[in-house]
Amino acid sequence: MGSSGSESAAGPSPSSSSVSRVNLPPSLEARRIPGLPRAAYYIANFITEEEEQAILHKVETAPKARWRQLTHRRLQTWPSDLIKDTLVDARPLPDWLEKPVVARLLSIPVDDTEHSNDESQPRHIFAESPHGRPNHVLINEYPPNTGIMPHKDGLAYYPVVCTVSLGASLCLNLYRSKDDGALDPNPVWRVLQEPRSLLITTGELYTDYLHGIDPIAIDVDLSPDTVANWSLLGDSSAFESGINERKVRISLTYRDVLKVSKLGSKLGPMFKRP
Ligand SMILES: O=C(O)CCC(=O)C(=O)O
Ligand SMILES: [Fe+2]
Repeated sequence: MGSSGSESAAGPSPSSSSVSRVNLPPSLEARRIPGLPRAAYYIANFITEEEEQAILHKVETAPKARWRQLTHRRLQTWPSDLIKDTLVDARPLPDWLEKPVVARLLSIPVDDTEHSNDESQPRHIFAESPHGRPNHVLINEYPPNTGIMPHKDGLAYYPVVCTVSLGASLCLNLYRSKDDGALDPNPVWRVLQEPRSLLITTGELYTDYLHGIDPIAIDVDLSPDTVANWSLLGDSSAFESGINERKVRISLTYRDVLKVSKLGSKLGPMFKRP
């Protein structure tokens, strides 16, 4: 089988059959989503149920001022919003966003074959980004019937997006721009994101394609032919009926903001969010 590096959860009863485990691949390449432009990776069970619950608890108990309410959706930014594409609050991410996600993410080489005869360490997905790691997390909450309009993520970030999903599953749509720049309204691909999964998109998918989430109550017509990452799902049997009934899904989007203000670390607490 193509997987190794399993760790068991630090759960209280390891003998219980319901203990959730992470299942890390030897490389991202082993979890590359087939048929998509280079490159996108999907890792099911990237975090355990215990870790998922701990992060959800932190999201839910964050100070009220952390939430920004949009028309249909609310979000948090850590350590802060961007101002003119710049991260002005350069505090490190809090521990609960850092561990286990960032440490685990940086432990996985992009490709473990390339460096096998070489002294150098195999390189992770942020090895060439300005800060060598994600420095920003956007937390989005999607109750049923909410989504996000097709968009590109723009020039503020290094073109690698790592999304951890919590709570429930939904489909991310990928769209092509037409030659005249207009959006082709029919998605070219769909990626089904299960709770506790990690989705990484890079390259052309960042620069040339748009992504969005339909504001619907049920994802329909799910099958190996219509879901690009079907073969990589943790539990495809849950979608055998072809539908996914939406529940509240929280996503953590990890990125490296290119510009960080030197002033930021000197700002007094009154300029910072709690
Ligand atoms: O929640 C997601 O999976 C997507 C979020 C997104 O596209 C964004 O915040 O730019
Ligand atoms: Fe986005």
